[in-house]
Amino acid sequence: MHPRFLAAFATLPEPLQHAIRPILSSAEFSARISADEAAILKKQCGYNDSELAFALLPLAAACAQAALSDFKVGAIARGASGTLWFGANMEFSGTTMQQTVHAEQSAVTHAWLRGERALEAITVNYTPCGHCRQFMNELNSGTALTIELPGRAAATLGDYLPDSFGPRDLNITTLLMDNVDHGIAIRGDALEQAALAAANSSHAPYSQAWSGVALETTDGTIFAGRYAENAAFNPTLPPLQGALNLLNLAGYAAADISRAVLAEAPEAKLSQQSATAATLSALGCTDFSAIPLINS
Ligand SMILES: O=c1ccn([C@H]2C[C@H](O)[C@@H](CO)O2)c(=O)[nH]1
Ligand SMILES: [Zn+2]
Repeated sequence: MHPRFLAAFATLPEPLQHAIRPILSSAEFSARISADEAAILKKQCGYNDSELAFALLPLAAACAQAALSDFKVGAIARGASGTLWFGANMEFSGTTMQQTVHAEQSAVTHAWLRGERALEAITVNYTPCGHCRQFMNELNSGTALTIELPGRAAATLGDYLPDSFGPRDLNITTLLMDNVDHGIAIRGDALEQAALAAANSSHAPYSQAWSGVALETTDGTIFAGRYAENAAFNPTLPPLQGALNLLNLAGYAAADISRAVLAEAPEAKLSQQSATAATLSALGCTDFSAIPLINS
């Protein structure tokens, strides 16, 4: 079991400890519980979906990187596939607060980047901030997304975000997690291909400035993040944050990054180049290059 889970694991109810130990102990565990595993955990512990998600929250929060606040937020997103996707907040010393990833953004993009097509529910250990409510309003599940918080009845995003502003106010019909293909040619080495593929399925309906970032670790593992724009612009998640989120959830640290590639169009209206370089440099990664997008 990854050392970051030890303290949280010790707080879990005994039947859950017993049932989840083999899953957490697998070398491949990367902060998700498959639908089959969830069914076994529910059966062994007598939980329903909601109870299981609440019971898993301490493990999700244990993935937080909160060097500034020491405030660990955990989220569990349940996908249409039945998979439970962990999320945790990430803070980056030496950069700006704008680089922060919230736990809800972490769980949502974890699911999206790993191929989930829609979300049914999200369970969080604290009430979602306004920025997260707005971020989730970009999803293709819309205001129907179930939100579960400790000590409160289950409610919907619509309940937590009345009079919402969203993609439809800007006449956008392609929503976050919808399947998209921007027709970008995939070429280059494995890391460049991963960055281009991420850009090809990025969500940038407001700027068309599609982008993706791929990170390679010293053991050769690749993590790719897609740019995820928001109708209100500021809650947008940069592609580097998506990749760093996957890297963290899989149990790697920023110090494990050996090389980074950004894929974007040089003539686009927006650029991730300087922000990506600045954050990577603060994380100690200097092998950073960019590859231009070409239509296939
Ligand atoms: O909805 C919220 C509110 C805050 N945080 C994180 C962001 C930051 O890392 C820390 C303090 O705000 O908590 C979340 O993850 N989700
Ligand atoms: Zn938030």
